Amino acid sequence: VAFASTDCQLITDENEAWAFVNRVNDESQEVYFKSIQASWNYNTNLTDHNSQLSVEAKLVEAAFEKEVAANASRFNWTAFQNETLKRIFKKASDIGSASLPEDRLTKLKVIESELERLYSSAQLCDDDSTCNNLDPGLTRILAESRDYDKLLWAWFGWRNVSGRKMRNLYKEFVNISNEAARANGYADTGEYWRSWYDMDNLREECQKLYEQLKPLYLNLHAYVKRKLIDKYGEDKFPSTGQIPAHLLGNMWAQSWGNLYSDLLQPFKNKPSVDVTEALKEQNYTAQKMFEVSEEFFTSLGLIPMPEEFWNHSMIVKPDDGRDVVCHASAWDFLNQKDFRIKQCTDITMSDLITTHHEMGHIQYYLQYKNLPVVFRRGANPGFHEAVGDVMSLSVSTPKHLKEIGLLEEVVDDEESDINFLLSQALKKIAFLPFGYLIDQWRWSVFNGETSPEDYNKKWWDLRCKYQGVSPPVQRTEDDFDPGAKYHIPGNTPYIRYFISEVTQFQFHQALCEAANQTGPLYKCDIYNSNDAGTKLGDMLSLGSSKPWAVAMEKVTGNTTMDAGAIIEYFQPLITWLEKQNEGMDIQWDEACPTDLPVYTLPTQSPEPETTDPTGTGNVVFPN
Ligand SMILES: CC(=O)N[C@@H](CC(=O)O)C(=O)NC[C@H](CC1(C(=O)N[C@@H](Cc2ccc(O)cc2)C(=O)O)CCCC1)C(=O)O
Ligand SMILES: [Zn+2]
Repeated sequence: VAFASTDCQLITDENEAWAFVNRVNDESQEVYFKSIQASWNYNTNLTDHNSQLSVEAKLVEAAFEKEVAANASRFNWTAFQNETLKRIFKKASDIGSASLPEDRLTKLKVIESELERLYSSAQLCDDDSTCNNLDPGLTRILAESRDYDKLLWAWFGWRNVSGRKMRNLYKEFVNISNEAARANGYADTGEYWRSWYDMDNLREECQKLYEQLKPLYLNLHAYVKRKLIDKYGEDKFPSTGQIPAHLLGNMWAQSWGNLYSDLLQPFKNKPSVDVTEALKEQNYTAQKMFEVSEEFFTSLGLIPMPEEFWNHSMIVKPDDGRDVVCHASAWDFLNQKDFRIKQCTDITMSDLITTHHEMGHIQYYLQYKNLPVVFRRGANPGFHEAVGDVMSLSVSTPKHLKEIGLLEEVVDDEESDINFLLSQALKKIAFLPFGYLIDQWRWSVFNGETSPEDYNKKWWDLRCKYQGVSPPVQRTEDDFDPGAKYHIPGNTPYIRYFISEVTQFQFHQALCEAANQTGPLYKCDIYNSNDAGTKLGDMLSLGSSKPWAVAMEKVTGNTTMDAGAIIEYFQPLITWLEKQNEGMDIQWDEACPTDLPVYTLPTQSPEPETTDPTGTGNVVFPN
């Protein structure tokens, strides 16, 4: 009887397989630690030298992963009985760009390093003396200025100095990234990224969730557009019905919370829920914000930040002239000891929320740090993004902000509830179409539907259609507006944030139940609830060792993503907005406006407003 030649050479002994797995696990901790440390050093000091060291360390990491995958293929692991052992082998065999030949991998890593540096060191200078990075200068202008022309200068200028410089590099990046995906048996990089969700219908599931939430978004968009027309005048708005992208308080119009206090608060006579002023009045520091965040986690019985975290994190932008990646991030050094956050913290409510978001990543790392390295990831990437935001849903309640001394008084009536729900919707609902469209664009680029000649057209088609946001001035294929958003040059997948916006409300609902919170969902604060903390911790400690449906079931009792919780949370606001918009057309054209003016960047930026918008003097517009 002729055996299938390969089978009889494959190792079938599962004990031998465990010995292999344990040895590799120990070795991998060393290799990953060195590579992550080199990447940390580059991100916190963007020099050629550090870039080279980081690329070299990534090549060593890739060679190691390639060797492990080759050795793993000597085992007949697909036929193993032990489910966990099989799952470990499956993950160890899926090695991404490490499967590329070294010269192609080197090119890929160098391009990624250059894209990251282009974005993080980009500066907009309005004359030879005054320059602004995105963080904090341009971010503050977009957040605080109410001058149409100054906003346009910052919006257009940022895209000139960032995305516009990346187009060719990105085109090359796409080709090499797809080579790697195909080497691993995927059609393209998009299919590889979607495989992390263990679902064959991820795109359909996301589309269904988006359709369910679209009515709420349309009502919010209509309300905000009316208020912006009051402020800037009807003539500034296209007849196609979109909102010009630079007027929404954020460089990408992805979060509209910065418009709340002066333009959007429904009931002015009720206390504000934006505690930025209180943070400044109370001389909050970044350190204090981090301690407040940690205290929320430990109040639930979750794990405190280790000594190394406090000693080695970078929580303020260095003032020694170094170029750093200011875009916030959390780091797991995979040595079961080093966990850090890198953040150029601004003393604002928005950054208090971001601090909780980053600390949510650290909590996940701490909870699964003793699992095999291949399991030290989220149950799916969306879960990793949800942890910190679930905490923020409790922290941002007026009741909690009062409890930690950031709000003087809490008025408990319907108008105050609407004020609060609208401020939440400006972050959570406004974000949905943006979170949905980024990877629609990227998937279409990876699978070839969108060619480089159409990069910018496809981007704005999606922005006009889903977000109801349009470019304030003409855009061409000399521009590369996707590159002006961190995650494109940073090569960080994005659908995870859309999934997180939906699932975090499912988790919030389940944890509120565990904490015996009986009132409406939007008033729930799980602070000090060990029961809620235990329920969450039991899920986090699974890492990616089980399919995400199993992890979700442990918290919510359900096994699917469901928009019911976010709709329940915002129900009172939905009713209120529908009344506000009664009888009005809340739709916009799918297509972008075509009659847009051509804009050239003035060397001198527009006249300053009466007050310095940044409040820091570092954005001085010469008279
Ligand atoms: C080494 C490494 O890369 N680590 C990963 C974590 C991991 O994978 O282990 C990581 O730190 N990624 C950085 C990224 C940063 C932020 C972000 O990019 N946010 C999105 C979308 C969004 C918007 C609103 C919101 O409430 C939550 C998210 C945006 O700003 O567009 C910026 C501020 C918030 C989160 C992050 O923390 O997710
Ligand atoms: Zn995150």
